[in-house]
Amino acid sequence: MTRRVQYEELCEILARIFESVGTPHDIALLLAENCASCERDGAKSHGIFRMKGYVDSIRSGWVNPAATPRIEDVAPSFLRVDARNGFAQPALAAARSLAIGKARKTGACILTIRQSHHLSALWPDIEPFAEAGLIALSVVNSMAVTVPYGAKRPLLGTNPIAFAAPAEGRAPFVFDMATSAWAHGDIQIARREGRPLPEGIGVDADGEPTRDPARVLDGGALLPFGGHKGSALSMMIELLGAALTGGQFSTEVDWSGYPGAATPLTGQFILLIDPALSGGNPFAVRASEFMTNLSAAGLHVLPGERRRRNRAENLKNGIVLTDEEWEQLMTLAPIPGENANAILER
Ligand SMILES: NC(=O)C1=CN([C@@H]2O[C@H](COP(=O)(O)OP(=O)(O)OC[C@H]3O[C@@H](n4cnc5c(N)ncnc54)[C@H](OP(=O)(O)O)[C@@H]3O)[C@@H](O)[C@H]2O)C=CC1
Ligand SMILES: O=C([O-])C1=[NH+]CCC1
Repeated sequence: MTRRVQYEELCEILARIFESVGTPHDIALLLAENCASCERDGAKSHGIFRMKGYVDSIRSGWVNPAATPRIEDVAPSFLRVDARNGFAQPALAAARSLAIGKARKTGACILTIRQSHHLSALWPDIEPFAEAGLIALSVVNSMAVTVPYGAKRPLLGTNPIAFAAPAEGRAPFVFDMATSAWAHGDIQIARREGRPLPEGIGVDADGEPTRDPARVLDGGALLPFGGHKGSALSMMIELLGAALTGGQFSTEVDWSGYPGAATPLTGQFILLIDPALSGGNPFAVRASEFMTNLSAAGLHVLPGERRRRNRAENLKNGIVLTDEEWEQLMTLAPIPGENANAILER
C-alpha cells in the first residue's frame, strides 16, 4: 500500500525529526527541505531513507547539528568556510550571498567548505545558483568505499560531481552524478529490496565481482564508473574536496567510535562563474541553443529533466510513500502516528 504526502507536510515532519535530536529550528528546516526535495524529485538514494542516518549521526555525537559555520573571506574570488563539524548545507547557506556577490564582482568565486558533513545530493546546492544566472560546479568527497581502477582496496569516496548552468527561456541544465558506478545509497536500497546489482558495480571482500548488494556493503567495495576515467575524476574530487578545502580524504573518515554514524565528515568545493563576462552571444542563449540541438539529435531526456518531471508531478499530486517508508519515518518522528496522520489529512 502507498500514501501521498504533500511536499510541505513532508518538510514539516522531517524538520520535527531533526529538531527532536537537537537541531536548531532554522537548520532543521533547511535540512528537511533538502531531504524532502530529494524525495520529491525522485532522487530516492538521498531521500527520506537517509533520515535514520542523519538521526543516528546526530545522536552518536559524530556531527554537531547546531554548529555555527565560520566564513573566511580570503581573496576577491576565494571564500573559505569552516563548518566546524556541522552539516555542509547550513555552511553553504551562510556563505551563499557573499559568494554570489564575489562571483558577480570578479567574474568567479571559489567556495571551499571543510569540516562538513554531506549526506545528500549535490543538485540542491547548485541549482539555485543557475536559477540566479550563474554557472556552478560542485564536488564533495565521501567515505572510502570505491576501489580506484587497477587498485586492490577502496580509497575513494562515491564522490559526486554536479554542474548547473542557466539557459535562456528554459530550466537550467543540471547534472549530478556519483563517480562510483552506483551511489552507495542505491546499493543500500537494492539490499533492502532484495534486488541483485547489474554486473560491474561492485566487488566482495576478496575483490571478486559480485552482484549481491550485501557483499558489496559488508566488506566489499564499489567500482568507479567508466573504469580509469571515472576513477581519475574521483581522484580529482578527493583533491578538490579534501586537499584544497582543508577537509579529510575519504580514507580519513573514522566514525568507528560513533555507532550508527552515516554522514561523511569531509569537504566540498564549489566554483561559481558569472557568464555575463563570456564572449560572443550571451551564455544562456548559447546554452539554450545547445540544448535544442541535443533534442534535435534525438535526445529525449536531458540530464535533470527526469527530476523536474517528478517534481512537477509530486508537487501537484503529493509524494508517494510506501507503508514501509512511512512506518520507518514514524519510528523517527517525535509526533505520535495520529498527529502525523492529521498532518496528512490537512
Ligand atoms: N553526498 C555524497 O557524498 C554523495 C551524493 N551522491 C548523490 O547521489 C545522487 C545520485 O547519483 P547517481 O546515482 O550517480 O545519479 P544517476 O545515475 O541517477 O544520474 C546521474 C545524472 O544523469 C542524469 N540521467 C540519468 N539517466 C539519464 C538518461 N537516461 N538520460 C539523460 N540523463 C540521465 C540524471 O538526471 P536526473 O537527475 O534528471 O535523473 C543525473 O543528472 C546524486 O544526486 C549525487 O549527488 C552520490 C554519491 C555521494
Ligand atoms: O550515496 C552515496 O554514495 C553517498 N551519499 C552520501 C554519502 C555517500
